[in-house]
Amino acid sequence: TPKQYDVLFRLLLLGDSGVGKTCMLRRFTEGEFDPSHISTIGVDFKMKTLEIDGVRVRVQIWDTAGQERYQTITKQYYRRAQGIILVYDITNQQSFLHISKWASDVDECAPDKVQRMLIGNKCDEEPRRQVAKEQASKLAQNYKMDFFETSASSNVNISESFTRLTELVLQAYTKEADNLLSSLDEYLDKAALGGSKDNIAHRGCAC
Ligand SMILES: Nc1nc2c(ncn2[C@@H]2O[C@H](COP(=O)(O)OP(=O)(O)OP(=O)(O)O)[C@@H](O)[C@H]2O)c(=O)[nH]1
Repeated sequence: TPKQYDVLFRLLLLGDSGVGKTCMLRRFTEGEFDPSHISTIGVDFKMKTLEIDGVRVRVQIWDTAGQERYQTITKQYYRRAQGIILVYDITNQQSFLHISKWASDVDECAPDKVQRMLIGNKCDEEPRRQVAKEQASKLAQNYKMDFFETSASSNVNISESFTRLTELVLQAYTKEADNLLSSLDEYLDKAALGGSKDNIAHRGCAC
């Protein structure tokens, strides 16, 4: 059977326990919201195929446990990720303060070129807000990350944010492929030049 997609990327969700990572992923891949909180154990993943600029991109999205005790396991998944979403809960100041810790774990364990994004989830809970949007937006700018406020329960910006990260990963990937191709071109040009000189010398010999 022909392949149903052109390229596969791995994305990773990180953030404190209870910020809503599993709910965001379910909303995005299944279009559903289940308000119960069953803490993720270790890691879990779901898949979805998106079409971006005519490219069929299959994303494998890894949902990690926010609880401290799983971090030795979850850190093993960072280095295979092309995109990482750092999630906090807008009603929980602590989860926002911890973003710097999650970001430094990413710096330590993920590939340098990984694309990162900041998300403040539960934006439907405006009356319980503890983190100002401007404050988070500033942090995202410092980290050179895109930023969204989302709601898994009200379905706000969920598809937009996952799609945006996938676009960023695809752009980085295309740029890298272009660079590789032009290096290869350069190499082949040099080889062809060298090759033709040899040929001339060779022909000279044969005559
Ligand atoms: N109001 C509101 N509640 C949400 C939203 N997303 C998730 N929740 C609630 O937050 C709780 C935790 O959600 P989870 O998705 O299980 O959290 P998690 O980040 O995956 O947690 P761990 O697996 O422990 O790391 C659940 O009880 C959800 O009902 C949202 O957008 N709005």
